[in-house]
Amino acid sequence: MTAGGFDALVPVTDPDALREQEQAGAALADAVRELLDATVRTRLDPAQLHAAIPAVREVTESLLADAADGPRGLEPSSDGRMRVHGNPMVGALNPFAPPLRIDWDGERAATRFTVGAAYEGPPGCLHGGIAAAVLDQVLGVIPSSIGLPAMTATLDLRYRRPTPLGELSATAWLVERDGWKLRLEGELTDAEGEVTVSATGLFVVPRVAREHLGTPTGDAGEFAPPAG
Ligand SMILES: CCCCCCCCCCCCCCCC(=O)SCCNC(=O)CCNC(=O)[C@H](O)C(C)(C)COP(=O)(O)OP(=O)(O)OC[C@H]1O[C@@H](n2cnc3c(N)ncnc32)[C@H](O)[C@@H]1OP(=O)(O)O
Repeated sequence: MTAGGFDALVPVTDPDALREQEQAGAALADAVRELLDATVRTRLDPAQLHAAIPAVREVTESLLADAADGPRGLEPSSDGRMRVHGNPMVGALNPFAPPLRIDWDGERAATRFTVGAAYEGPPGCLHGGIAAAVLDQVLGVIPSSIGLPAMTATLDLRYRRPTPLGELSATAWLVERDGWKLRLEGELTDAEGEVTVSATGLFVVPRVAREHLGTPTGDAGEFAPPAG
């Protein structure tokens, strides 16, 4: 968590340049995601694998020529978007992220996404921890979307049946609001429309964030939903 992040909006002085930068970063992440998938699936022999390493390391070195010292954190920007570059579920700059593109229609948060070999747990199926991360994220978008950015206090999951890799969808909805506490539910669904995992979560606006949000009316002032 970036202490003080909520009162330090990053001014957007050149939206076109920012968009170009973010699109290029996302395109790089797409390419590295393909590399991740190929790394898991390749059957090249040991000599061929060793031969590939210098080229990969060369690219890594070139990227580190100008890089942040650590995580990128949240960047609530003055154009009204919360940038979560490194988030492993939605981060546009994170090749490990599927990535999820989560839509909020005022009632439900929903996403359709595709997961391949890099997310495998049981043979041909999604790793249970990834299923949990997906649902955590989809539930977690709702508090931010209604102006109450909150953190997961509890997340209860019921794994109903194995989740096949491939095209999946997840949805979440608000069940109850009690001051700074939000109870949410959600589901992960396979390509056949079968619910494979269901979730119940309690999300709480942390004290550190409350002073920036005023009274818990749902009005988050300058803060907008995450890019999700
Ligand atoms: C700079 C700020 C960033 C803000 C955030 C932005 C996030 C924007 C990203 C959106 C997308 C995220 C999607 C992924 C979401 C994660 O993955 S979040 C990461 C995983 N979660 C964590 O690390 C949370 C760790 N725990 C904590 O930080 C704190 O314990 C909590 C849960 C935020 C609670 O905050 P707190 O300030 O300690 O709250 P506190 O006043 O003690 O309790 C408030 C109420 O909640 C209840 N409560 C608290 N914890 C629990 C619990 N575990 N069980 C039951 N009740 C509980 C209390 O009993 C109390 O109830 P009342 O007495 O009011 O009735």
